[in-house]
Amino acid sequence: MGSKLLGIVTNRDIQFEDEHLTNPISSVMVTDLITARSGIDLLEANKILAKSKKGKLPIVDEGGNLVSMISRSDLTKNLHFPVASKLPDSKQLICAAAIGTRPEDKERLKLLVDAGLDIVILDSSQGNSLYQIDMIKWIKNEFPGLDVIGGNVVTREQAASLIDAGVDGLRIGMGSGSACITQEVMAVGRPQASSVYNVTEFAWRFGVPCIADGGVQNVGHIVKGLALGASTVMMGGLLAGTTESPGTSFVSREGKLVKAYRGMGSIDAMQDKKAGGGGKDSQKSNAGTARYFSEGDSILVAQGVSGAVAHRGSINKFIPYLAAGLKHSMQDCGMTSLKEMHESVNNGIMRFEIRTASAQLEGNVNMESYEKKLYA
Ligand SMILES: NC(=O)C1=CN([C@@H]2O[C@H](COP(=O)(O)OP(=O)(O)OC[C@H]3O[C@@H](n4cnc5c(N)ncnc54)[C@H](O)[C@@H]3O)[C@@H](O)[C@H]2O)C=CC1
Ligand SMILES: O=c1[nH]c(=O)c2[nH+]cn([C@@H]3O[C@H](COP(=O)(O)O)[C@@H](O)[C@H]3O)c2[nH]1
Repeated sequence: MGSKLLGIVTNRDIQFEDEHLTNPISSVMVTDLITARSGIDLLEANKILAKSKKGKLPIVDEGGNLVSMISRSDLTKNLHFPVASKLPDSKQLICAAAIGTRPEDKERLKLLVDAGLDIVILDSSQGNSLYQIDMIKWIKNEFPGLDVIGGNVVTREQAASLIDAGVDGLRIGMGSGSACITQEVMAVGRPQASSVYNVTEFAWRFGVPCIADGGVQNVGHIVKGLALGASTVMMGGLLAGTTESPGTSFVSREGKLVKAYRGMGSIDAMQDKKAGGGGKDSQKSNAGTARYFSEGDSILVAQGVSGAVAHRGSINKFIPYLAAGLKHSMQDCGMTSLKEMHESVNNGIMRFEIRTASAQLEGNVNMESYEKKLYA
């Protein structure tokens, strides 16, 4: 990059060459190149690339030096994944990573930023801690361009501390996840709808968007999370059952196809040998255990369970199903956009009604037997 462009060697040019090729590179290099001048806009460059039927379009400056390259595979990805989250300038996929608030997490973050990180999530069950506040301030000072999502929070007071420290977004949910026993064991947390409504109502005043995290089991929960003020939802258990998630599928004792899923505070996660880097004493070297401050303890206190979730098939069908379901629901609600839905809730056009236990029964399927097929 930055020097004279002489030619291109791609996989296709060396596919049938001897592995121990000794000829000069010029013998396989393609020199008859279609290029575009720097300054060209992306739309125009994409048109040239599509017409050229080549795999790459090198962009050169007036001196013939290579300044960037546009690839056909990017064009096809754009075609197949038009709503992928990309940065407006570079058009690269947005990349986020989660870290904790331990001193060693600062080292991890430096390496992540070097690798091109766009957003960091400070992952904690209780975000309003001195550790997280210090961490937010440190990150904002060290990497001012990096977006920081703080949390988790469930009250406006917790949110206020993190907004004051400088977060760009918040994650909402304490003990509401599918593998959570935090509310039961720690006696902390809050019903998720109340958390999302109260925190987002406050955070919006400062322009801070929020993620509703935990408890999303179906399309309806996504709609409710968004209607209550969240900008997006986070899904653990629901996506853990897809083909693309880590781990293998197996048949449960009940004869159903399932995939393993566990809370990060489950005993399984804390004792995981792999998470412990395969070390002799997996518990001591396991990040999960260390985070729970229990590496020296003889008793581990679980905040989550481990088990299995239903297999959902490929994410390539499941996510479009969730998105289509959400659109249908928005249509039924008479909302054309998320912005309109948030405004409608704020000015009382869209309202909520408590469903009694009998109303919920009424809304369920009432048949002797049935098959619940969710999408086709
Ligand atoms: N959303 C939820 O309701 C829950 C989520 N989880 C998940 O479990 C995982 C672990 O969560 P947490 O246990 O809350 O992790 P955490 O890292 O925030 O806290 C673990 C322990 O380490 C301590 N700690 C943190 N930074 C420290 C520092 N710099 N110096 C000394 N001590 C420090 C904390 O005070 C706490 O005792 C996360 O992935 C979280 O999302 C766990 C429980 C509930
Ligand atoms: O009380 C808890 N004990 C745990 O061990 C645990 N592990 C994860 N989480 C939180 O659950 C969220 C995912 O929830 P879902 O599976 O319902 O999508 C996640 O995004 C977390 O916020 C936990 N909460």
